[in-house]
Amino acid sequence: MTILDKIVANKRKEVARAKSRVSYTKLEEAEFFARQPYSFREFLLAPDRTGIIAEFKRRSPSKGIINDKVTVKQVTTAYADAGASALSVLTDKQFFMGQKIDVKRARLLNNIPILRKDFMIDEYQVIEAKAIGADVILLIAAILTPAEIDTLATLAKSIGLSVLLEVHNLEELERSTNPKLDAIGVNNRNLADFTVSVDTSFQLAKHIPDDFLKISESAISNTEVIKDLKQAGFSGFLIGENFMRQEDPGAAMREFVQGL
Ligand SMILES: O=C(O)c1ccccc1NCC(=O)[C@H](O)[C@H](O)COP(=O)(O)O
Repeated sequence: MTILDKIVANKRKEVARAKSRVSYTKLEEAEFFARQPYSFREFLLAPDRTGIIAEFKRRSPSKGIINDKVTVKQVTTAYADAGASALSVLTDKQFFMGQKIDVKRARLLNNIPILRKDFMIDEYQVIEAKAIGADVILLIAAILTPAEIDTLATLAKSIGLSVLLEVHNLEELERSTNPKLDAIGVNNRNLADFTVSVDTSFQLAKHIPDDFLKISESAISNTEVIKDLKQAGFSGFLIGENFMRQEDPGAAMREFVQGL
């Protein structure tokens, strides 16, 4: 069983538990559910921002604990002040030490889009994403069929959320591309063996149709690579560990963006 299989198996149980505790009606009554989400596209393309989607990530399966000493408030507000175009907040508890309340806290404190970073397999999670204050959901091609991607993207769009599809290779890209998506993210981390290579983004860039925002995800650790990714057509850069492994992730991002 791969780590992704384990994450998905656990997610199925987690979603079943959540459904038995909080009904769809209750989610739709949540205060954030009525808000108009921010547009991922608008913020990513805004000339006064950096294109960086800055991630709040305490732990990962590949690295173990990255930083469990900082708060959502301290990190996300500093990321936004440093010019983040969007925030990414992990909500998976078991493997990433994330929690749904992290998104709610970030929402109350920030006025930029928030990506609910989780392993979405069920429509319930899409409704939940809006209820906790997210603006964007992630769909991972490696764990979803094209029909599932269509169903989840259709629901997300119907409630005003933006959709980021994550792919790791050309086969996933070709089978999963769908006009309802807003953005296509190339994950530079191979989720089977955790090796990383930004070349994955450079190789797939030309195959992503221009109708979609192009995002490069994972293992981005210097500004030179961002300049090259921009040349290759990318407008978004998802960065987690490079900032989070520092004592003060917000200060790390502030220093990093000076090199852009
Ligand atoms: O980060 C992991 O180890 C990981 C393992 C299995 C599935 C997903 C994983 N990461 C999720 C991500 O996509 C990253 O958190 C995100 O792209 C940021 O990456 P990085 O800048 O390398 O922290």
